[in-house]
Amino acid sequence: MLLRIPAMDCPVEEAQIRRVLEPFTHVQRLQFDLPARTLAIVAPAGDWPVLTEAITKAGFQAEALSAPPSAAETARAQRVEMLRLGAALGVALAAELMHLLGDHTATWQIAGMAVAALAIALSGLAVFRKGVAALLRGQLNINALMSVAVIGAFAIGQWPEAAMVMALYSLAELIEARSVERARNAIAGLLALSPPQAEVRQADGRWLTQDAAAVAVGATVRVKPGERLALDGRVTAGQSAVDQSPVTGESIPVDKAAGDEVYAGTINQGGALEFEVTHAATDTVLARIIHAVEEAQGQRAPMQRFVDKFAAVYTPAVFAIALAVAVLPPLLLGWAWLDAIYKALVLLVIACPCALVISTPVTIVSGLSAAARRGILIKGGVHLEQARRLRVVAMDKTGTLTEGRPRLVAHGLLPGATPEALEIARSLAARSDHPVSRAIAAGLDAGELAVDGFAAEMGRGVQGRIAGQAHVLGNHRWIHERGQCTPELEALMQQHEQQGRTLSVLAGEGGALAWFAVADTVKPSSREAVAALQAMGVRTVMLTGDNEATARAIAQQVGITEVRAQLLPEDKQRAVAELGTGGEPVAMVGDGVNDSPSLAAAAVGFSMGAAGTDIAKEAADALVMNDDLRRVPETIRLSRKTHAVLWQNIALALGIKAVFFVLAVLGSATMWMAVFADMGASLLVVFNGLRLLRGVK
Ligand SMILES: Nc1ncnc2c1ncn2[C@@H]1O[C@H](COP(=O)(O)OP(=O)(O)OP(=O)(O)O)[C@@H](O)[C@H]1O
Ligand SMILES: [Cu+]
Repeated sequence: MLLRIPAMDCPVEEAQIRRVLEPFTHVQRLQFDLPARTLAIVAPAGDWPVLTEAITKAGFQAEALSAPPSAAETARAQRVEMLRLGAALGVALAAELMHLLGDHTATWQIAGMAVAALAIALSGLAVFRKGVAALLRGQLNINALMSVAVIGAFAIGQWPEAAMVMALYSLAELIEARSVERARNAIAGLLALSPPQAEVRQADGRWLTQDAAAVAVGATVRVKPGERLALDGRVTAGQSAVDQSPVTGESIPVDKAAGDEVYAGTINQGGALEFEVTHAATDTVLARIIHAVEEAQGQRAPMQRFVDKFAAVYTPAVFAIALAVAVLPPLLLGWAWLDAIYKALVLLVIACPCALVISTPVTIVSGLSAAARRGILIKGGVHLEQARRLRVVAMDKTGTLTEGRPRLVAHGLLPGATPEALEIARSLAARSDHPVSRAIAAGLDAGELAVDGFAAEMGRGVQGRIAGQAHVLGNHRWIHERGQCTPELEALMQQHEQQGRTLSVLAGEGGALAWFAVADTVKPSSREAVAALQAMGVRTVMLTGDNEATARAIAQQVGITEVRAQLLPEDKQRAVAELGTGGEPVAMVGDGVNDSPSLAAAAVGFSMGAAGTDIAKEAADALVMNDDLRRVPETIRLSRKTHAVLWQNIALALGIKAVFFVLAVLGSATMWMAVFADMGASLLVVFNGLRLLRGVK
């Protein structure tokens, strides 16, 4: 359902509407577009009338739209808005001049008042409407405060000031709304990176340029050197280097050849490529990233809830104080009534919690967008806030610290075995897609035999019957459990495991037949990442299903001293829970497939290499699009920075208000200054928040 809400043009109102809709659990998704003043609600159709009514009750007129307004329409509406406010400001200035230059004759006064009223009407009608709606509901919001302040100022003869205040306030609101929108769109801007059209091969072999949205899955698309890809696909012809930074945040181009996955939005830097489309334009990895970030932006982080709650108490409190200032000093201290009322009105303007309310969302949204640009997809502000607290990072070995593409580096027959053993091993290995099995199958140049009753044993290996004989291809643990281990085998294991290799053994019913040593290379970035984490005071722990000796050898290469080996997936989950028993949040970094339980158990679960996976189904809280472990310390750093900016913003917003509060009470602040202070504080926090977008190095 798409609603047009003309009165919604400020992030504060967005927050209000969010709050109104929060109790409706059927609402799946809210998407605000402030410049267009529309709200898209994803909810069952039966709930639409109730939702619309709730929004209307909150003081926002809402009309259903059938289609979103076009960009041109929105732009025109914004131009009109700008013009209107510009005119209001001009008229307000004129009122101010008339006040300064004019004499005190009644005609001048009335003319000046009329001009001021015009300025107020031009800029402030919406504010009045929203303010009155709030007051009627017995609530106090910024609009109510501003309405009272402006009407009050007008009434006590400060009409030029009333006009100026209203014009400036409306202008500030507009600028704020645009800044917030900019932060939010920083990520959607990425989508514009994937070109709208693609060159598609037709049935007769010709190439035709078509709309990317209309290209079917399975079609063949061509990209020239220097062009961006419009769709996701698998390379069928050509060779090239592709800059994948829009998707993975990794700026070093990746080599692509037939069979490799390519993603929409990435840039083909080398030769021409042809690829088969694997996803529709709305379902590309880039589109899903953007969707996920938008979703994440919609969730309110704890800090945001806190600020909202605070603002809800703060506004009425200030109103009460203003009332006291207006009434008490004249009664008790003998101040002039007009003076006291003026001071109270200044207080009302100062009280506007705009800066405070918008500071958090802007900061969090910027943080999330900054992360997404570097190839880290964080699924909500909560996780961004959590990450800075991490004291322990547990990580999986295969695919996280290592490349995850082991190779068979050595193999041999055991005494008494015939070369047929290699065929048996290959036949078993070929049926599993575990990296160890894959390496064995790929590394053996042997024939394949028929296998009966094939089965994979979690954390052990694979088994099956070949020519009626039961065979297993498994790790040390399994061979040991079967009582087929020998001292020679033991020695062989030791020798290879110390080099970080994983040994698998083929055994028949009569005993062990052959051995296979598989080696995986450590990613160069892993060592750096571990060092960075340790430098931040974070404990690093390796959790692996592999054996202790191999795990230790790999751990030593990357600089990890704490190793827990031979863990089954549920053991990993238990290990994560145990590492956090001291109350420290624990992060788990894994590959997301067999690590799902431990990723879910961790305070922040990081899934590596997510570009090739189904983002929506990932159990993790943060997805690292490429395979680079350094993104984990970066996330922690970004989280710390976001937190710092959040507090800076809160301190700024409250600090500026406090200073003006004191000035106003002591008598030297005017309404002008108050509006400037409010505007300044709001813009300051917005720009401070946007600073995060520039990223952290
Ligand atoms: N399908 C299989 N084929 C061959 N070996 C297997 C298979 N499944 C498990 N193994 C053996 O069991 C060990 C543990 O496997 P598991 O899948 O639990 O961990 P892993 O993926 O090797 O390591 P990590 O936990 O670091 O990702 C492997 O090192 C391998 O020796
Ligand atoms: Cu053994």
